[in-house]
Amino acid sequence: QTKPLIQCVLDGYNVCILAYGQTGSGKTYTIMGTEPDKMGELHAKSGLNYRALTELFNLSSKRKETFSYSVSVQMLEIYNEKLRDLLAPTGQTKEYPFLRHIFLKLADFLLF
Ligand SMILES: Nc1ncnc2c1ncn2[C@@H]1O[C@H](COP(=O)(O)OP(=O)(O)OP(=O)(O)O)[C@@H](O)[C@H]1O
Repeated sequence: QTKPLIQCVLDGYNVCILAYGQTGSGKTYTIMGTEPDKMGELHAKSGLNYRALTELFNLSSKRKETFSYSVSVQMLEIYNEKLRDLLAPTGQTKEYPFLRHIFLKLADFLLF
């Protein structure tokens, strides 16, 4: 279950949620959901990413008298062993040799 992991993040721990499986096994379905989300509203077909972010903001809002959190987002894609920044302005590509190395090591670890 993902929900307790969100509390761990806000308590200062590092968390990684990884969808892993063969093609067509439902990774995108699980992470992205199947219907568009509206700000602040979960529905039966919301994906794990939106559920996790909703919990993150709900919990940080509950703690706002005590803690101030800073949230940032990166979206990267690995395709054909190349790492791409999906939020970079169009036409601008960035190379992440260090991150690429980590991702490839992780892929090696998971596959063999
Ligand atoms: N639990 C589920 N219930 C109903 N349909 C599902 C479920 N999981 C996956 N599907 C359907 O199966 C198909 C493949 O799922 P999905 O695209 O999520 O796989 P994937 O693991 O992301 O594949 P790939 O690695 O090729 O990107 C989609 O049409 C998706 O809607």
